[in-house]
Amino acid sequence: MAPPSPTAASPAPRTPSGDLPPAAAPREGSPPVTTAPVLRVDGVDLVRDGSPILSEISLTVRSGEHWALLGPNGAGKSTLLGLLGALTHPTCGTVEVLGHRLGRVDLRELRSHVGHVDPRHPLRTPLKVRDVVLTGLTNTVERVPRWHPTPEQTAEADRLVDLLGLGHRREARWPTLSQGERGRALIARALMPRPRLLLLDEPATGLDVAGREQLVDRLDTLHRAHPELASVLVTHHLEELPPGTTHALLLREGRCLASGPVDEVLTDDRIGTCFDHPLRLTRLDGRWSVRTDRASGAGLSREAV
Ligand SMILES: Nc1ncnc2c1ncn2[C@@H]1O[C@H](COP(=O)(O)OP(=O)(O)OP(=O)(O)O)[C@@H](O)[C@H]1O
Repeated sequence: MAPPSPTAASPAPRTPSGDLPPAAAPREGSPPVTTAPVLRVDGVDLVRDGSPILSEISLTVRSGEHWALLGPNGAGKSTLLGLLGALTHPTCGTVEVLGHRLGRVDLRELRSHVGHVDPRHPLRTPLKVRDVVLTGLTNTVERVPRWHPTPEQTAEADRLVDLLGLGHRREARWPTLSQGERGRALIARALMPRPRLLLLDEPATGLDVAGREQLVDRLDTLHRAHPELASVLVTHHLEELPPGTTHALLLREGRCLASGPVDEVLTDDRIGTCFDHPLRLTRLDGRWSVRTDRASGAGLSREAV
């Protein structure tokens, strides 16, 4: 299958290093519409330095679904997200992203159609929020010299800035943003090319409770404003899941413990097994919280019980 070909409505900008093609500057035609699932992972293993990192992973994500990818430290969540974002190939098994099989397409090209939010965004210059968001069109960290957005693109950046609750910080510069504001700016940036898939790698890391709640609220607003968008959110913390989360996959030691509709997967037993600790979940107003199940002494140290 041919890789998706983004539509560039302005001269192709180059990255400062000149080695990356621009993401679809103005995605006028949007990514190619296919009837295939947004993501399809089938029997994937991934081996690094002779060690299995992922084993026998299968997953299908469809338009409008919002997946939580949960598991303890080292479970393989970020590695799996890298496969879903076309950052890396599986050792065996198949991964289809937006209907295109990894190994048969140009990964860089495919990546430009996936909104990937990495909280470790390596921006070094004091760009304004709006300009940070516009770099989502060129798929670059910095503004591309001599590339200028159209008025429509600037208006779209402003719409996304508003959608993520940053309208009052539009002119603020990156170094002055709080961590939560940066995170939301990066989500707006990832949405600029109008991706069908949004990948979020621990977006609430380091946020205080207000920042986390603002993020969750904005993700929920986003789900409603873009009902066709599919997302996969990696976290260790169930409190960070937006109420609109539809599905979950539990990873432990590189293997899938459970996967499917969120209410079937997020159970005391399954979460307890995943994190190897007796846990009790509660759900209130669509949000999850979790604490030690003290009725079950299993797995607790004497002091903890
Ligand atoms: N290039 C590599 N070579 C060898 N081992 C690797 C490599 N990359 C990752 N790993 C190992 O694979 C395992 C899974 O890593 P990964 O970062 O995907 O886990 P994670 O679930 O995202 O963890 P965390 O929650 O701590 O971020 C870890 O044990 C990690 O050390």
